[in-house]
Amino acid sequence: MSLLAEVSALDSASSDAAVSEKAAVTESAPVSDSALDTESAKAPLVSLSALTKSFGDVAVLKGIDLEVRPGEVVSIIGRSGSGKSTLLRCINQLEQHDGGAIHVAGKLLDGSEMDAAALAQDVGMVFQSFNLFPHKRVGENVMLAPMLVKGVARDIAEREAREMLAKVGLGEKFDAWPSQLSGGQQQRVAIARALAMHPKVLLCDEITSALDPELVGDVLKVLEQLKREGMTLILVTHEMNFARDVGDRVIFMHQGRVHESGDPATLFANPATEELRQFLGAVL
Ligand SMILES: Nc1ncnc2c1ncn2[C@@H]1O[C@H](COP(=O)(O)OP(=O)(O)OP(=O)(O)O)[C@@H](O)[C@H]1O
Repeated sequence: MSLLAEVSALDSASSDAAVSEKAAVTESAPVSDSALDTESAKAPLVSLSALTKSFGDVAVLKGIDLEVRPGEVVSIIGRSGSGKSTLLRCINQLEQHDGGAIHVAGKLLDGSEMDAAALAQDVGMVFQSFNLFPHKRVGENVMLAPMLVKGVARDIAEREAREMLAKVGLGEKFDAWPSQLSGGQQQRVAIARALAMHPKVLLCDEITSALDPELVGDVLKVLEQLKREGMTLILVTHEMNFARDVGDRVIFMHQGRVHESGDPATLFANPATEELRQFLGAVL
């Protein structure tokens, strides 16, 4: 994979989807700006309907319906192999879905190259393994995608990288090498790198799983801060306390389906199915 393709896959940028959506609405009927803003705030940012995905003969996603609204924090939990990562990877098209529909920021993703370019402008992703470029300093890691993918000028990219690093508590690490940072710090750089593209939604795939326990808290604090700032987050997580205390909604996946979903307090206190009861019994 080329550096640019790699960066594009890892990061994201802003999009004109909302603008075109607004234009379409305005053409059909005169609507005030504030009414449009209210409408777009209510519209789902990510919408999946009857989503399916197989690897060979193995059906991994068996018809997923999910809507995530702007500012929502959705935690996806479930046993190993239930399809959680595949679901996230379909949303940012690292995996191509087989059936059903995915809309992000009002745009239907159909696997075309146009999609990939547009999607790279809306969706950021942070992975379990931080994937920083070891031969680039921390600041360069954060600046790279805005410059290569969006054509942002170096001085502006540097200013924004410094802002994003400060946001994740690493303002003083701009000139450090990734190898000089702890795992938790590297993961926070990976978050800063995704944020530098101003994504509309941030996907996080088990981003604390590779960390020593004492480093997990700082990464979760960054996520809590992003939630407070109104960022839309979809997280595959094994951090049940985070899912219960910080998330707005929990999705429990089982054998490729959304088996239960709901507000965290209810779902954790009163699981409706034996499968969720057993899962919680094993992880809590
Ligand atoms: N690229 C692939 N090729 C073949 N099979 C795959 C591929 N990616 C995932 N799978 C299979 O799909 C199933 C679901 O995998 P997935 O990683 O989505 O599960 P998960 O719920 O995220 O699991 P974990 O919690 O262990 O990460 C597993 O059986 C896995 O082996």
